This record gives sequence, C-alpha cells and structure tokens, in this order.
Amino acid sequence: MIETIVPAFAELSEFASMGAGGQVVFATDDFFATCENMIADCDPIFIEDKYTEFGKWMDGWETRRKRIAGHDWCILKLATKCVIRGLLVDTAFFTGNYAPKYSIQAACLTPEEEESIPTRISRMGTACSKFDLKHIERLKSDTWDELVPVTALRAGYEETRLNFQKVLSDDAWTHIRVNIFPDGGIARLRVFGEARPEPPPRNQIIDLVSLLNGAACQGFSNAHYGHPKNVIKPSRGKCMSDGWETARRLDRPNVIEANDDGTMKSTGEEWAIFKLGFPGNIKQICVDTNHFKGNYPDSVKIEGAYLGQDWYPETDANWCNILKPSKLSAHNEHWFDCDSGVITHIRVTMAPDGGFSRIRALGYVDSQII
Ligand SMILES: NC(=O)NC(NC(N)=O)C(=O)[O-]
Repeated sequence: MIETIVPAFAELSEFASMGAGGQVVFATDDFFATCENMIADCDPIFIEDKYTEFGKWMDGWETRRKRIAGHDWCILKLATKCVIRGLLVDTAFFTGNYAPKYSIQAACLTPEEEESIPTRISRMGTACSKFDLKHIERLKSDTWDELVPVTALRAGYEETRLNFQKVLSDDAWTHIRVNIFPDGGIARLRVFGEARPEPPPRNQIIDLVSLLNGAACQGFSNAHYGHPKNVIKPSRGKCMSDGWETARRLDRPNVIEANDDGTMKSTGEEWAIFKLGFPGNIKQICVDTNHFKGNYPDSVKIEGAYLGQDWYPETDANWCNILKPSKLSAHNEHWFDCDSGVITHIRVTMAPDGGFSRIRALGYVDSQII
C-alpha cells in the first residue's frame, strides 16, 4: 500500500480556496465540471449515479477530452499576496479522467493589470470564448515564472489521490496559472504559504487577526475536528468543520459545577496562538460561535504578547491579559472591548473545550511600522 506523508507546509495558511477569498479568473474549458469546484472549501465527494447533460457529474475541475491543439489551463487569484511554500493537488475520484501532468506558473500583478481582467462567471459546459481569451492573452500568463515544472500526477484512488508539492521560491504572488497536460480533471487545489499583504493606511481600523492581513495560526493544543487556522478566514463560517473544534476533554468532571461568576469549574482548557498580521493595538474582539450549538466553549480568555518573531513551542512569551474569562453562548457573535497595547501575538484559550467559527481583532497597526 502507498502511504502519503502529509508535509509540514500543509499546516500553513491556505490561499486558493473560496472561503479564504480565492477566485477563478479564467479557464480554457469547463465542459464536464466547472473550475470553481477545484477551490471549493469542502472535501470532494463522489455520487455514483449523478449525471448532467454533459456527462458524469464530478466534484472538481474537468475539461473535455481535447480534440484541438494545445493544453488546458486556468488562472486563479489568490486570497492575498503570499509566498507559496507548497501545494496539494487532490485528484480524488478522478480515476480514468485525471489530468496526467500539471505545472504551476505565478505572477504578482499590479492593481491596473488586475483591473484589465474580465470578471468570470462560473460556466460548466463551455470552452473559453474568443473575447475572454483576447483579454487574458494580454496578461501573457504563459511567460509567468515557473513555480512547479511539468510534473506527473497520480490517479484519484484513496491511496494515491493526494499529490503534495513543495515550492522553494521566496517571492510573493497574487495569481497562479495551473496548466494541465493535455486535459482531464483535478478535484481540489490547495495553496499553502504565508501572506505578504501591503500595510494599511495609518490610523485605519483593520482586523489584525485576519488571514488577509497576514495573520497566521502558529500553535494549538488540540484540533481534533477542525483546525484553528479556519477561524481567521475572511468569510463567515460555513459549517462546524469550517471552524476550530477540539475533542471533548477526557479529564472533565463527572458532574459539572459553576463558579460564582457563572463560569464552569473546569479542570482543563484548550488554546491556540495567532501571530497578528502587523504589530498593533487591539480595541475590539469578536468571538463567533456560529454553528456551534451543543459544543460552544463555556468561556473564552484572550492574552497578548509582543514577540517580534514567530511563536514556537520553546518561545518564552510574557502573556498579558486582554480579555478575562468571558462567558460564551451558542451560535452567536460575542463582541468585547479591550485595549491590548502594541502586541504581535494573541493566545486564545477556551474552557473547557469545544469550538467556535471565527475570531476578529479590530485595532490599529503600530504607527512605528507604517
Ligand atoms: N465516465 C467519465 O467520467 N467520462 C468522462 N468524464 C465525465 N465527467 O463524464 C471522460 O471521458 O473523461
């Protein structure tokens, strides 16, 4: 049996999926299945008897068997400018129709270059129109930098579907071009890396813990059902698995008792650490338990620290209180005022366990750096 080892870069933030803010700009062909499927947030599925007027319904991007010159390709806009550390090309369920080879090119487009690209509407069953191609050809995406050379893919069987690819470039990109040779299907494409957004204007309130502003999850105690890197995505949580959810703690007491302030007497807690996009002063925090109804945490506590570098388990951080343990409720947004002082990291601790879908940390970027 072939075993796929999940590389360390897959823990990093992800920038191609729709929930992160990724978009399909163009695709040469969408005949069997639209390119937008390739950046859907959920894992791909297969429905045995599902057919469309074009052929077998597939949960991915699938072009027709090519009978004209060339190869198929698409352009994706990434959620924000970022350094790409690695990719996952998931061919799940594409067995007799997977793209046999692929390559990736990348570019960092100026706002003017981006504006010249027409907006794409999802359209299964079409090949590119001449109008689209003329606009897109002006980008000269065929000459963009090569991030991944032409590389063989494995078929979408359970043991072979996950095709991971490390990327070595330290440059930051806004767009990628995905080439498939010559045609076929890909279920999902994930792009892992580190955001490199432009600093915001001075005195503008921004979400310092947003993925789009460069924040990242750098550690956690438990991510059994959902990874804490989900809670900094820009869109509202789509479902429970799109948030951070821990396992139930096994050391919870047999009978639950309450403290005087209404919080639960608890023997344990779970935590996650986030690096802010920029050093800054947080003025308001929102913890959103959207979709967490029978499993929201009893309370949340938030601390901050100025580290000036990434957090690692051996980092000796001086955590200061920003938000004292505060009760949460089911399926609800909870807003708290605070004044963190200038910090680079927050530690979010929920007691005793559970999950929530999003966190926002509104504040100002430290004026020293802009
Ligand atoms: N059975 C298939 O999947 N056939 C074709 N693909 C779809 N989606 O129908 C093909 O030729 O690649």
